Amino acid sequence: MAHFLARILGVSARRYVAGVPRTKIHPVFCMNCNITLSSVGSEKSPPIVKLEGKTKKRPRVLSSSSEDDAENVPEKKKQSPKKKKETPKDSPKKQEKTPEKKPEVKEEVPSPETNTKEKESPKKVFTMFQKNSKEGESKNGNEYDPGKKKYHPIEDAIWKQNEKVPYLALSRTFQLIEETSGRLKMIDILSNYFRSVIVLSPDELLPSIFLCLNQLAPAHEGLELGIAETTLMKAIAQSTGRSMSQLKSDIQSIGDIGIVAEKSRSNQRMMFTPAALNVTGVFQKLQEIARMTGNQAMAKKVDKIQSMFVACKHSEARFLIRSLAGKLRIGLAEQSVLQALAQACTDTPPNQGYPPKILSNLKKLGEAGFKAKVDENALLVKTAYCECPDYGQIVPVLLSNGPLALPEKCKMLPGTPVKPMLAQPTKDIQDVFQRFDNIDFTCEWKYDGERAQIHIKDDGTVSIFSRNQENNTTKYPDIIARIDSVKGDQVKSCILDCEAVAWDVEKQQIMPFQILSTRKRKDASEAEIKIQVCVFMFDLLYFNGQPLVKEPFFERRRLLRENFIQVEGTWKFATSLDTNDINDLQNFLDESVKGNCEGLMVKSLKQDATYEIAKRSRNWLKLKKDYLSGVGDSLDLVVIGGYRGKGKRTGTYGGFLLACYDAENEEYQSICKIGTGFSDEALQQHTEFLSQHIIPNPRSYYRFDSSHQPDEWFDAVQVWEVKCADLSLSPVHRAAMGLVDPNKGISLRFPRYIRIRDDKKVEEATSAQQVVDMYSNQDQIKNQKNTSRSVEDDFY
Ligand SMILES: Nc1ncnc2c1ncn2[C@@H]1O[C@H](COP(=O)(O)OP(=O)(O)OP(=O)(O)O)[C@@H](O)[C@H]1O
Ligand SMILES: [Mg+2]
Ligand SMILES: [Mg+2]
Repeated sequence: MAHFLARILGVSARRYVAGVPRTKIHPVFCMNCNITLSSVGSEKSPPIVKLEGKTKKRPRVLSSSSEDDAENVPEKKKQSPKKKKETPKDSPKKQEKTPEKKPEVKEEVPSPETNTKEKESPKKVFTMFQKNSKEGESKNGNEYDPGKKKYHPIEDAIWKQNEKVPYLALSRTFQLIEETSGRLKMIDILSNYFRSVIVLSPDELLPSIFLCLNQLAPAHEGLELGIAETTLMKAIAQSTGRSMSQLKSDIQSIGDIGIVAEKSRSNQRMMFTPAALNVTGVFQKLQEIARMTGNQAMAKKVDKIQSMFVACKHSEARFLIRSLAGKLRIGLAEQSVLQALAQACTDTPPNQGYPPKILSNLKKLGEAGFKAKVDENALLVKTAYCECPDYGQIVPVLLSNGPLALPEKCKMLPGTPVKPMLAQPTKDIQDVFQRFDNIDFTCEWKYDGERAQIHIKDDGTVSIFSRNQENNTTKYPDIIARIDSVKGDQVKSCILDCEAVAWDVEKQQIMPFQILSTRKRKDASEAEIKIQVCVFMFDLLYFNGQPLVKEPFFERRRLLRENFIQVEGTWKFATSLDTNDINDLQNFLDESVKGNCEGLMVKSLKQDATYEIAKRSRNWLKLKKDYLSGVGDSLDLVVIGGYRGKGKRTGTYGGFLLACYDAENEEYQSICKIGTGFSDEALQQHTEFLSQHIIPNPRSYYRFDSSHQPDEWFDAVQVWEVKCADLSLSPVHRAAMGLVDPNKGISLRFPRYIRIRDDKKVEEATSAQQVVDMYSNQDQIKNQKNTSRSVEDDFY
């Protein structure tokens, strides 16, 4: 039993049985973390390893995880024709992926307690690192040298109960994740780290999660890093004695400041050894750096960075510098972090004390049952995160009560933004009738402004959040000032879903989105405001202490209309029409266009009419005038490269390389070159902005064909909305490669620039899957399913 308990924890069984609650958990360094050992085995009976349900004998000497990768990489990944076609020549990720010398790790001699019951256990057991393991050898210069005893990367990353988590433990986790391509494996690695933290130092779970996401606080607090590369170079130069030009040329050739920082560190000999970094300490210092303002701020930032940098060991420098630069670049999506968290809480239920009480039912679950339990918990964690996107509220509940308590304790609450419901595109009125056959629906004008989620708390505080949970409260003092006069007497607290639209006071009409975007983005004073805004309310998500998201829209709309007052030109309900007559709908669409709207939003009223947080739902359809009988919608793409202009465009970029975002593989895939739709001012503006984001080499996570090599590569920092005539298969572009055709991607024909989408983060750009959906929904593709047309993109 004790042995089993120890295994659940990933603790050395022998040490535990010896009666000393030694808690040296090897956080991530369980190289075989993808292996489910059902028994540690003994001299006579070698350990049995279950791989994806299969059982096979495992040799005595275990080797590194790379050996297991082939078998454990999720099927989809292994066979996916979407396999990365090419990686840029000097891609740091690729360089790092050269197979590591496989360390030999000997299995611990098993405890006599091993019994048959335990063999059925679904739990994962992690082979402990032995002291003589060479696993910590780095390809980046920090070789572990047992003779010289420089330091021991593994020992340094181990910690005991209630000790601070060494930052090295987290860096090693990042390093392993970076070297892994399978999503499930990444989740396993991260979940193992979380398990160790849960058991040993639960207070550090929250900073660990934030560091994994490279966030310093929830989005609505607006605390961001993103220190300029030159500032980071200065800090590295000052702490290592290397010159700026040496660093510059290294960055040019390696393409990643993190690796350059790590290499530079390893050349440095220290007079004395600074105290080791720990997770909380690093997190707090990053927060302090982000909060520094004023004229001395830059120098103070460099000082603080240096003080951490000189204490870095092994791969710590790489990830610290990348965190500071604003991108961790290990390919870890937020959904994977949430999944890993749920898995860790299932594997190692929090708040069990130390040693944790073994949940006997966990033992009985079996492999499939365990997986189902993980999925159940993942749903709870992910749902809680949608309703309350604030780890500061979720993590304490997980730690003290577990995932089951989340629905009760992490509810939607005014003051914390909710992830908004999104709509599916349609390109023809027939689509609407097909979808809502025999279902009551309503049509609303689709306003072209900025989504505004307006929260009123019990104490009267009002906040306004954007579609990606950023706090826009100080952008709209005019909206805040109106609240008292437009809310009914009964309203105590609420969350309204609205669109804020620029309003022409003289002509009493809606103005285009471009006008709205000229408003100051932060700290606007009412006196300065030149562009008036009219708020169009379309939903009520929370009312007087009760979430309404499970109520049908019909009911939510009734409450909305009963409790708010309309004021012409400032505060209105979205114009709507409940109809099931095709002619009425067509007329209403025409009216919306005359009213300067983009088209209609069509929403189910009673059946399937809940508010689906964070979901692009089929219960909301968008019908945009510009895309009728075309591709249905515009795309929001990331600009990753620029081509210098010729002729009239000399001095600015004349064209750009755009990419969609593939969240599954966390990569940007080229989708088109674009050269039309830009005014001279827009080109000037883009050239100025993008020249601050030039990178010497493409990121390792950019997918493109060498024939599209731009004159300059850019960091993925900006999203542009783009229209096109249609989408076609392309032998050269990489968007959605493997999803429709094994060797072809999808590209846009006649792409045309519309505008910058400042309200979307690059990870919120149109996804590879959305590109596939748009491609497949085109009439010609629907009609000739088997005919694949290959067309090069149109450019110049
Ligand atoms: N009556 C309305 N009901 C719901 N949303 C509306 C309405 N009028 C305008 N909108 C806006 O329309 C948006 C949805 O359509 P749009 O194509 O503009 O989305 P988007 O922001 O480009 O995002 P995506 O293309 O990812 O869906 C909503 O997020 C909201 O801001
Ligand atoms: Mg919009
Ligand atoms: Mg859009």
